[in-house]
Amino acid sequence: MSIEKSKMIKKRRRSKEKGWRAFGFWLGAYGRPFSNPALSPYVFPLFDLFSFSLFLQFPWLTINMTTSLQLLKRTLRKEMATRLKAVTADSINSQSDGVFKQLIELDEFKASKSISVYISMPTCEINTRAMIRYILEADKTCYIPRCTKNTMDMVKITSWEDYLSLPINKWDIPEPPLHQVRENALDVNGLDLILVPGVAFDSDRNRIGHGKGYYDRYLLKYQDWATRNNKPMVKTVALALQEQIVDLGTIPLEQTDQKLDHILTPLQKL
Ligand SMILES: Nc1nc2c(c(=O)[nH]1)N(C=O)[C@@H](CNc1ccc(C(=O)N[C@@H](CCC(=O)O)C(=O)O)cc1)CN2
Ligand SMILES: Nc1ncnc2c1ncn2[C@@H]1O[C@H](COP(=O)(O)OP(=O)(O)OP(=O)(O)O)[C@@H](O)[C@H]1O
Repeated sequence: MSIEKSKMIKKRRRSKEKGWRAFGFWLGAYGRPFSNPALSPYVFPLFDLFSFSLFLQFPWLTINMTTSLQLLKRTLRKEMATRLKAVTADSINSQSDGVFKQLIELDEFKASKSISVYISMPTCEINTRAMIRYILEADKTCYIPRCTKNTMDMVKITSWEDYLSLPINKWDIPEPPLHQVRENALDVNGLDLILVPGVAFDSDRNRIGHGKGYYDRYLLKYQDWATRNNKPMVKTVALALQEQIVDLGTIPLEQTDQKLDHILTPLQKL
């Protein structure tokens, strides 16, 4: 290829790139008023014009920012795993008792008829066994998470025997198999409250979980369902061991991360 021809191809490519960048710039100018970070995860989850325009103007910068955030999250998860390994079974049991006592006194809990509760793993989380029993025995409906590769639904359990019969999944969590027909909360009246698990939380009610994005995506799905069905947004209450509360600024935040309504620890309500 002649030098002239390759110069021309490069020039054309550059002007094409400029075109996209210019488009990104104008889109950014338009998108900025909608880019209140407090609103964007709720209002424009997948179509935040400002972020999209940044991506068009500075693709490598935004891709690098996303990967660095994910690396920071991974590092924090590892640090938390080390910290939480040191928490004894006795401490988890007594902290779980404390959180249970607080939960049943919480107005949002008392007022809730349909409650989703995670089934706890053997370590590193507030144990939810007593809560599940309480919900099943009270005049409330109990839903639990059921995951596919990328999605999660909240499905009903009907009794304590039903709970005890659940097989264990690859994360050591009891979970109904996908082929079992179960009532999905979003096929009936939705939920009043979700009890949320996690790896770490802060006093600004931010959360980091195990890195699959299940709860963030579920809350967006719920928001969409609530809007279409004219229902209020579900309340979220995370349950945390005291060791899971970290200083403000420690949790790396992505735009898709959803803030919680409350966090209960054995000592405080955040
Ligand atoms: N008890 C409980 N149930 C839950 C969740 C949870 O966090 N806790 N989930 C919340 O979404 C969903 C399941 N998601 C999970 C995703 C990953 C891992 C997990 O242990 N993953 C890695 C370790 C990740 C890490 O570094 O922390 C592994 O496979 O070893 C566990 C649960 C639904 N049910
Ligand atoms: N609504 C969403 N749409 C698209 N991607 C999402 C959404 N929510 C989260 N993600 C992506 O999923 C991945 C995991 O998210 P994140 O690290 O926040 O998970 P997590 O909250 O720790 O996990 P979990 O809820 O399963 O405990 C991230 O790459 C994130 O960008």
